[in-house]
Amino acid sequence: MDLNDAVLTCAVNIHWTNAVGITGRKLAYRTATLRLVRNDLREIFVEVTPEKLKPLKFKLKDIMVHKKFMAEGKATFNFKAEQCSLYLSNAPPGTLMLFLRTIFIKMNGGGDGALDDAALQKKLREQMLGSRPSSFEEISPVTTAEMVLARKKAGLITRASTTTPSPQAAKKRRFEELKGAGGEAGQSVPAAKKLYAASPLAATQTEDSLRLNEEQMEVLRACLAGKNVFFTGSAGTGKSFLLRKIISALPPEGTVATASTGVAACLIGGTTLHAFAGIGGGDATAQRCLELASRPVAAQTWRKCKRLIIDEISMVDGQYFEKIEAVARHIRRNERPFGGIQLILCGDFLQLPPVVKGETAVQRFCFQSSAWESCVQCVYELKQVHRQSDPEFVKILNHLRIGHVNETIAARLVSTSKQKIEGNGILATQLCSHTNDANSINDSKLEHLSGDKVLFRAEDSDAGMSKQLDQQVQAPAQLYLKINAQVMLLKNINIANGLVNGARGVVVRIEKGLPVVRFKNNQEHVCRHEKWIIKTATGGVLTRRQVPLKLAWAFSIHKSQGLTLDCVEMSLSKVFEAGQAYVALSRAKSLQSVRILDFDAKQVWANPQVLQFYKNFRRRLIDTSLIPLGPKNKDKKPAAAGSTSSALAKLKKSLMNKPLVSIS
Ligand SMILES: Nc1ncnc2c1ncn2[C@@H]1O[C@H](COP(=O)(O)OP(=O)(O)OP(=O)(O)O)[C@@H](O)[C@H]1O
Ligand SMILES: [Mg+2]
Repeated sequence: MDLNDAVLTCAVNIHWTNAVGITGRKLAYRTATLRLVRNDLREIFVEVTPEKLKPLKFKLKDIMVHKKFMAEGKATFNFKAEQCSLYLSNAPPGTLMLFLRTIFIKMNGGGDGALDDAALQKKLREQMLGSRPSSFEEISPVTTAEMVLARKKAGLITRASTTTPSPQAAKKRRFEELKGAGGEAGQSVPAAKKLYAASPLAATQTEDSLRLNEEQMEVLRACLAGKNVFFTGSAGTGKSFLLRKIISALPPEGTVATASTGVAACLIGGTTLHAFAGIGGGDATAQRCLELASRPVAAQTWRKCKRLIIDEISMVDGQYFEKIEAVARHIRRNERPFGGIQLILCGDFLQLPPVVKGETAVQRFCFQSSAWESCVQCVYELKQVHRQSDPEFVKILNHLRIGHVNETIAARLVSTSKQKIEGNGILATQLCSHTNDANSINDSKLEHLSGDKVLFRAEDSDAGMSKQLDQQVQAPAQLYLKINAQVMLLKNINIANGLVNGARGVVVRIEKGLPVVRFKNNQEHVCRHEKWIIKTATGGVLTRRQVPLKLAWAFSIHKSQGLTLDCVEMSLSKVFEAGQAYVALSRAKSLQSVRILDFDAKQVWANPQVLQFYKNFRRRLIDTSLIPLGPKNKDKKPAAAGSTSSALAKLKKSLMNKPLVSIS
């Protein structure tokens, strides 16, 4: 993110203690801005400016930083000399992480013009003689040299990249002791691995170190400006990745992250929209839905919500969307769209549609609901595909997305039917159109392997909530494995080494009670327990600890939406939804890692209503780029009139006449 790494806005409580540790003076601010500044002695201070009040400064020397709850937007600074503690809460987690990282780097990186002894003495003398008043300046951005030096001091450059700290060491590191710039830096070195992982120089590359591109930044800016946003884009354009960044840039209080399916909700660390909304499946009448949502817990959840995020919006039923919009207005006693909640919606309507229950039920997309137009203020389309890098495959996928298959495309896809995509004992994952088929394939393949089954049982934070965890977390409550079981990795362990969510492998042995997996890139990795955190509808947190693996002989296409998969084989003869074949194929990273057994152009189609929606959407995008779009944009006039407006009309017409993708 190119947001300022040395500025943070959050709630701040300040407590001073006396010599025997009893808390005396206390200050509490719901909103304050923290800034890193230096005085002319090059000492670093954190400056706390509460709203409409004068700033307070705290010298960053001999401090303890408690960052265990950083992901929840909380951190504590203990200033030993000043006998004072700063308690930060409701900080956007991503911004807090960058802020702490800047402090760690500035205090360990040594650079940024730290004064040598002679210069320091001179400055001190000048100050004592009163020849110059002390002044403060904002800290300069972190430099690469500082980052390298800080990482060296933290011992992260020489350490093996995939080692995981022992629980004892991790516990010790929840408190980082920092001696301060110009002081005894280096005596007590923080191993702030998580903080440094956010840097592009990190040895273990995690998603934190990947940067948003310009189109993604634009969406982030609109979300941070409080706009109601819908952003779309084809599969793999980084919609969910961007959502995770948006969530981490927003204050946790009042931010509710949801998705239409459990798997998608887990990918953004949220809950399902149904669990949040508190109106059951949404089949009840509008009146009954209002009653259901008025129950104390549900009503409280709606009242506390300030920002509602929904991923995989294409699978949210239009009538359901309309009902929850009415519920929000009713419960919050606010007639603005969604009762004044900021909406951040994301998805691709050309992927899977809402699941309809019963033969007579009519499929209605969200955009067909009356609530859509009144709620969506700004629209964006992400264009750059990140999942696939091969331009030929990206082009084919773009055609399939709109249901277009020409002879060249068909021939290319048919030609994959014989290609060998297996390697290193790793078989292709079969993508099935029906979930039951996928489950029975996995069960029977495991049974047919020789050797004993080993059970890996998940540890859930609340045994009574295991059902919700089962629905949302991909890691199963009970995972049975055998040697030679085909598995898929469920966490990003190290992106640079290919140990990413969706990577395919095979169990080669069980070592000290943990499965050792050989991945497609021939790397062996001991799969230690990982943690999944999901939010409950009421804002509570549920966790599951489990080895990050899942049987991967087969998967259903519906369960694969949102995922990136390595090495997939599919038979599309039984697909039953528009967009289903596109979803299946777009999970693959390359044409070389996919095998389509019986490709037929008839298996690919797009919903005509969705195509029309995208045509209108495109018109709106063009309008938005030509005219600044405010809420509903009714009273805004085009910036130019007369000849310019006819030029705009021409440009619009030419753009509108282009197909969604250029068909060659
Ligand atoms: N700016 C970026 N830089 C590098 N990698 C990126 C970037 N944005 C996304 N990615 C990577 O691209 C891949 C696909 O991203 P993601 O799953 O978010 O796409 P999506 O648009 O949500 O796809 P789908 O429609 O299938 O759900 C992920 O591996 C993600 O880490
Ligand atoms: Mg996604």
